[in-house]
Amino acid sequence: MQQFNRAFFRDLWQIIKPYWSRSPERWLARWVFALIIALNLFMVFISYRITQWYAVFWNALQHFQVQAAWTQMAIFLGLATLYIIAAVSQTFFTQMLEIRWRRWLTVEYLDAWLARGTFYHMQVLGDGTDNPDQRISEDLASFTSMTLNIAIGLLSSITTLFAFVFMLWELSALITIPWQGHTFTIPGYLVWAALIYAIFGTVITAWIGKPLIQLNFNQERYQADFRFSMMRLRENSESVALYRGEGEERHHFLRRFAEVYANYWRIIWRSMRLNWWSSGYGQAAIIFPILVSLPAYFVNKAIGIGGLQQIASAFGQVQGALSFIVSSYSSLANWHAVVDRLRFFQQSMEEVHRIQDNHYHIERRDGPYLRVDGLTVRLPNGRELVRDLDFALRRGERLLIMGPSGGGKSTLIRALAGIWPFGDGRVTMPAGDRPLFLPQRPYLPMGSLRDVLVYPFGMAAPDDERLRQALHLVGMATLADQLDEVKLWSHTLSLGEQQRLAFARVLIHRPPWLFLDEASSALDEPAEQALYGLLLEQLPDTAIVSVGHRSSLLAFHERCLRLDGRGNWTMEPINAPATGLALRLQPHPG
Ligand SMILES: Nc1ncnc2c1ncn2[C@@H]1O[C@H](COP(=O)(O)OP(=O)(O)OP(=O)(O)O)[C@@H](O)[C@H]1O
Repeated sequence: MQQFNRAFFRDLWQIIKPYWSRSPERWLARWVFALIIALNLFMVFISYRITQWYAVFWNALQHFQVQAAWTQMAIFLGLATLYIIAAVSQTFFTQMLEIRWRRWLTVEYLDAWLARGTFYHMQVLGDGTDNPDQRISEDLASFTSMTLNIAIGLLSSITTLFAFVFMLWELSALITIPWQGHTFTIPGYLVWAALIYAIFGTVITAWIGKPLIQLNFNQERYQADFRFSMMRLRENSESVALYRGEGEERHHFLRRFAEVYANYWRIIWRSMRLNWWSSGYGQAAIIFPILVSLPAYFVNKAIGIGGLQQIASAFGQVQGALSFIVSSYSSLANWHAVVDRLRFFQQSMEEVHRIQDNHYHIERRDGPYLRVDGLTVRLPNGRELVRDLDFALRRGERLLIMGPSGGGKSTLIRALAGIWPFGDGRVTMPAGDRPLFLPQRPYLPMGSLRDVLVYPFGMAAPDDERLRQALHLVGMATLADQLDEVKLWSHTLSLGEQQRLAFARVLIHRPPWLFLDEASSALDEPAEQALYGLLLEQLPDTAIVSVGHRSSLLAFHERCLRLDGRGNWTMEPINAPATGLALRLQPHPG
């Protein structure tokens, strides 16, 4: 089991503190938490009163006091009603606090993860093994629910323990034990009996049940592996179908499931052992307190049936509270794991933010046009992809970047976009302008075709006519009447069609600065030329930086930057670049 040491509590405090100390709803949260504690104390008080009630009620029955018995029935009704109201309210307020806390943490984590491209840098800089999606969707839910339940459960058990230990101590005075003609009392006799019984029972339960923690943990992991293997098939369904890899996949799934199956049998056997013990222990708990009180009942007649009932009930409360504390170690182990995962995730994000603050040597400045001064772009291992690059690009100008595969063209685009951390030099751009970067594989978000088209800038009220017109221009008029259709567009459209949609986006947003990283590579040459012609015609004031391999692209640019992949570069002018006018007559496919 993990250590509950200072480092753990420091980590825990880092996660807990922000909501309770600086969130806008901190006061509401504090009041609700105080109310939950008050309700809890109230419930312990009612349980205490009900335990006292046992004595009065059973004694009334034993002595055939009809009126007193009826009065006690009425009192019980009142106590039970109060208990139910308190229990239901306590659950309601706990759940309310849980979901509010989770909502706040989710927004915090999402913001930190999305800010400054952290989600991307975590992958580029880290080993990418952490699963942010799981941290944000599952671990935050478990964390808030476990933290509140453990805190409230422990608090309630400790108050119960104190209250009923006190009651048992007082009742112990009634129990006199006869021994060789003498009688004597043991101070706190019932308390010691309850403590010994509960500690003995829970320690044995823990001893038998301990392997279950690891087994359950493994079960979750095996299930996740099994599910993940099927998810991979879903993601790569086409490739697997083309390879006819079903047999291999089936073999793989069944191997994963065999782990689930075998581990579950281990859980069954271990649970059966635990059940033998805990059922016996539970049954014995009914009789044990009565057994230890019998001398007082039979020999000295110091207590009546009511006294026995009260002792049994108080005994049960003490035993329940102690068992909760001793057996909560298994939920504490899970909770520890959740806290560790969240802290690790938080630390990875903080590490990325720290690197962004201290190690981004590519300076970004505001200026009237795009200017690159002394830009060197490196790989994480220090290899230079481009060395000391200088160029300037004004609105309406067009630059093509060419070079061997793996030569650093995409990485240069990343550096211009401000998402590549390794390098130095300066990039100047108008700060108010929003450039648009089109990667080779367009990202199509989930949602309607309208959402796909207005991504990434969104639009308050998209002008459908403008969207249809853009679809028509890029040769995707067939989709013009499907703007409202919601589906996984990236699964149904070919890569070429997706690239056309990305060009439609450009026509819709009309960015002043456009970066195309092999954004038309999946199209045939005539279609690529038609789309470039369209850009030149429709967006004559837009500055364009393209990355591409085809020499036919040269005609659409005025300069060509050639990289050799070893850091060297040349900038060449292109003779007689095409104009939008010259290309207007090119037919648009589709
Ligand atoms: N996150 C990364 N960590 C380490 N190396 C990287 C990373 N991303 C890219 N590289 C390496 O950087 C080099 C340049 O990659 P880049 O994608 O910029 O090339 P490219 O010129 O665009 O290639 P292509 O024409 O094939 O698209 C490659 O050797 C690649 O393996």
